[in-house]
Amino acid sequence: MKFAIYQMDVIPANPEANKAKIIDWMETELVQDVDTVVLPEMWNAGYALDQLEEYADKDGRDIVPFLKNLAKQHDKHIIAGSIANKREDGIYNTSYIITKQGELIHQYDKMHLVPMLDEHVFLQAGKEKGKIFELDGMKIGVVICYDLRFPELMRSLALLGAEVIIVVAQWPTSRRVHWHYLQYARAIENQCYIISANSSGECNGTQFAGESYVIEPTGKLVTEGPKEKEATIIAEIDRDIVTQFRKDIPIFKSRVPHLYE
Ligand SMILES: NC(=O)CCC(=O)C(=O)O
Repeated sequence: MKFAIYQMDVIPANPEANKAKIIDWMETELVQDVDTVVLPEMWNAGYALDQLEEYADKDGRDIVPFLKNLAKQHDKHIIAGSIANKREDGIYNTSYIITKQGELIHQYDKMHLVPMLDEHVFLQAGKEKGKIFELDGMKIGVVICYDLRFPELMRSLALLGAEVIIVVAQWPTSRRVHWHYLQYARAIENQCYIISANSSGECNGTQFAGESYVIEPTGKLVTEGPKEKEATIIAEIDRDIVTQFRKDIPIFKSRVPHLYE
C-alpha cells in the first residue's frame, strides 16, 4: 500500500481555505501515484479552539460529502485526519475514513482531551471504544495526537488486529522529543506500522512540529517529514514485514494479561 501524507500548514479558523488547500494538494504530482492519503488533526479549523463554535463542521454535514467526492474523483482512500465537529451536546474532534469508492467506513472521536491546551473547556471527549477498519485487506486503527501517550489504547487496537496505526496530529515543537520517541515505542511494542500526519503551521503562538513519520514494526524509520515545514511524504508499506516480525518476536503469544492488573 502506498501512502501520501499531507504535513499541512493548517490555516486557523478558515475551513474554506483549508478545503481549497486539500483540493489543490490532491492535484499535485506526488499524490497521483498512491492508494491512500492521510491528513492531519483538526485540519478544518486548526487549533483556534475559542472560535470553534463558529467554524466547526455541523456533524460532518459539509465535510463528509466533500471528502466522499474527493475520494471518488481521485480514486484514493482518504484517512481524513480529524475535524472540529459540532453535535447537539458539543464539539468533538472527529476522524473520518472514506474509501476510494466514496464510502464512509469508520469514524472516531478523540477520547483523550489535552489538559495543557484546555481542550476540556472547548471539546467533548469521545465515548466509544477504539475500533479498527480495513483498507485493501490491511487492518488499520486511527488515533488522534494526545492519544499517542496512552499505550492502552494503541495496544487495544493491536489486539483487535491492527497492522498499521495512523496518528493524526497537531503536535507542538515544544514537545517534539516525546512525539519522536513515543511513535517508535508504539511501533515496536505493538509490532505495527506507525504512520503519522502532523501539522507544520502555527496557531496562537504555538508552532507545530511537522516531522511526520512512517516507522516499521521493527523500529526502522521508513521516512520522515521536515521540521515545521509543509510537505508531502510518500511511503510504501509491506504487510509481510508485520507478519514476519510478529513471528520472529511473538510478544502477543507471550502476554500474561491476567497478571497485569
Ligand atoms: N493536539 C494534541 O493532542 C496535542 C498533544 C500534545 O501537545 C501532547 O501530548 O504533548
